[in-house]
Amino acid sequence: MKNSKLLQLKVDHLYHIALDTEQHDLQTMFGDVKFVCFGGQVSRMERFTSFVIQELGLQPGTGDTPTNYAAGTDRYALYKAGPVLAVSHGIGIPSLSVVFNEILKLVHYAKCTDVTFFRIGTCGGVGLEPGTVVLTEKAVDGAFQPFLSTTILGKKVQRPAYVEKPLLEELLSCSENTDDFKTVTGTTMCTDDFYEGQARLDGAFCDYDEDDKMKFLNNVKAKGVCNIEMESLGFLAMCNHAGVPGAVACVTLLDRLKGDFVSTDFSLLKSWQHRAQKLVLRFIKRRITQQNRHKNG
Ligand SMILES: O=P(O)(O)O[C@@H]1C[C@H](O)[C@@H](CO)O1
Ligand SMILES: O=c1cc[nH]c(=O)[nH]1
Repeated sequence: MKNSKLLQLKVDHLYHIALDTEQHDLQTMFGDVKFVCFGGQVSRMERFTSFVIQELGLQPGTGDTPTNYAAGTDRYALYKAGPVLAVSHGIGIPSLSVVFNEILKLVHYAKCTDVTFFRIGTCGGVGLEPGTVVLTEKAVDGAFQPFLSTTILGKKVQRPAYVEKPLLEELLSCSENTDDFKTVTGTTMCTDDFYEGQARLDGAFCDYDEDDKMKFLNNVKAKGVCNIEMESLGFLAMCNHAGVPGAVACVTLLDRLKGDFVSTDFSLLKSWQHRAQKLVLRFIKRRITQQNRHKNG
């Protein structure tokens, strides 16, 4: 934990996930967590939790759906399946940043050790077949800067956003020849907006034309960017700053060189979203096997 002032707090309120250090025994509730998986939508993280429960052979809870530990608020949702915590983060870096801070503190108060963070998301691909999974090597902002630029006490602070190579390679090695989708690695562009920020022509505002858009997107591709989304930069910068290993796996919902619209075939989109989840779960299973081997000597 980077903030020693937390040691002086009698009670810490993790306000946006409706937990605190007085009323909740965070160590008993979450002390065994080894993997924290973030994703934008509540429903995706709930489905992911059910998938983890099934694949790790865990006992399902008493209800029809996994327990939401942040049910005291509807800002975010927080699920747990054995050593896996699944957290929704909403859209964009500001929304992610708030829950990321509180989850980092939760992991600290719960005395978790050797924790790895993932963002399992969706994105627009740049010259990739829709449904491809992109593992981020490094994130850049909408102006190609490879760091998060944030304002603290009125001053701009820059924090780099990259994935440690061994973690990236370990995650990439979880893709299989028999997969019915491709997994690639590359630079991710992380923007402040879905519409103008990502050079779309179909937002409520647009002061450029198709030519300008294509020039920009071709330049994006020429600079090695594989995909565009809205959280990787903040996510990786915060992982790097906290010293927590973190990786980003996002499935492409469309090829931005071919258009702006995301399909409304929700069952197809759901099945694509499952691809990034599958990959991360393979990673988790492998790590659990290694940890068990280590424990049993
Ligand atoms: O993880 P998700 O699918 O929520 O991430 C992307 C980036 C934005 O948050 C959102 C835009 O539709 O999708
Ligand atoms: O094009 C896309 C698709 C998903 N998420 C994004 O941020 N952009």
